[in-house]
Amino acid sequence: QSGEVAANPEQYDESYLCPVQVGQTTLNLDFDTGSADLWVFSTLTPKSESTGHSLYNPSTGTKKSGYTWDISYGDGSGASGTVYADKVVVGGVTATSQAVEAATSVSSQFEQDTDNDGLLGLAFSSINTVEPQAQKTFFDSVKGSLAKPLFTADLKKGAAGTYDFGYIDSSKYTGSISYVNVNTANGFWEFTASGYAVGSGSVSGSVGDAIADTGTTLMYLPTTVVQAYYNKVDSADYDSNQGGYTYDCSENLPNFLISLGGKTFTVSGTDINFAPVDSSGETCFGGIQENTGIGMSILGDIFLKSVFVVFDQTQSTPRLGFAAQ
Ligand SMILES: C[C@H](Cc1ccc(C(C)(C)C)cc1)[C@H](NN)c1nnnn1Cc1ccc2c(c1)OCO2
Repeated sequence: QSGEVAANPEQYDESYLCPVQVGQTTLNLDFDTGSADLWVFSTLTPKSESTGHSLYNPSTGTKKSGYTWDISYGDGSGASGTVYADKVVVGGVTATSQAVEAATSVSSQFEQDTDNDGLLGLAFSSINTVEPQAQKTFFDSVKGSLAKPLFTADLKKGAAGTYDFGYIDSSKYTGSISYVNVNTANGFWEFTASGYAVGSGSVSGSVGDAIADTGTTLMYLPTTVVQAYYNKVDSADYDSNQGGYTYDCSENLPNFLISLGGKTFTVSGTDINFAPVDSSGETCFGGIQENTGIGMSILGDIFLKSVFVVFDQTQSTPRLGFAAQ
């Protein structure tokens, strides 16, 4: 089987939500290549926490008695609950008995994002949080039945993009795809990014260890790289209240060039201009921030909306393919 699903941006492209049939209900889920749990708001979630969300009704599923899940994300949010097996359909691709993690508790960040009905993890199943036995991601559940064991991400700035499962649509990218091998030891689509440049010119230095993470809004890079970037933005400075680099919204940001698999990709300055920090619209928060405390770099949506990415398990070593959109 193969299929395509729309990835609809929330405000400021903070995240991208995709319609997914879970049991007999269609939910809007955040596809997250940086985590491995498929969890949903459900009729088991306290009403005080689930107002405004679409809810999975586990009555159509089979309860996995004694199975629980509890996930904490790097931004401090989290959720927990119980586990059911049920039908999940993404763009026509069907997992007949997918582990569906029904939330019985969610953090305030999830309560507040009422468009988000849960996450669909697309990292490696080794980091699924279900106890006593880790469960397969949707991709792992359907991988064997896909025309090709791969999926692609084609996210866009302020417009609907797509995730494709089982095939590469060559109309979605230009030029050739350059591949890098993935190190799955931490359960992420983790690889080594090479040189970078600010504005234009030839790349140098090394970004280093990074993950391709559709579930993270921004790009988190080494301090040295981020300082080199904002040195080229006159009005920029580090604002500890905002927790990152801010600048005058009126200032044009330089492009950011990064070399992956021997090919240089350009993230345009306009894509790096993330969002105003308040309603005055004077000061803006940058889409490139420091990876301090995270332990690796994260190429999140700010980067991913510039490229076409292949999450490829056609070979014994998984690999990532990057092409210009
Ligand atoms: C944050 C997302 C997971 C998420 C997505 C959406 C949401 C809301 C809907 C409530 C907005 C919360 C959470 C990310 N997914 N791989 C993730 N999950 N675990 N680590 N990361 C990446 C990371 C790690 C550290 C950091 C960070 C990011 O931002 C700031 O510091």
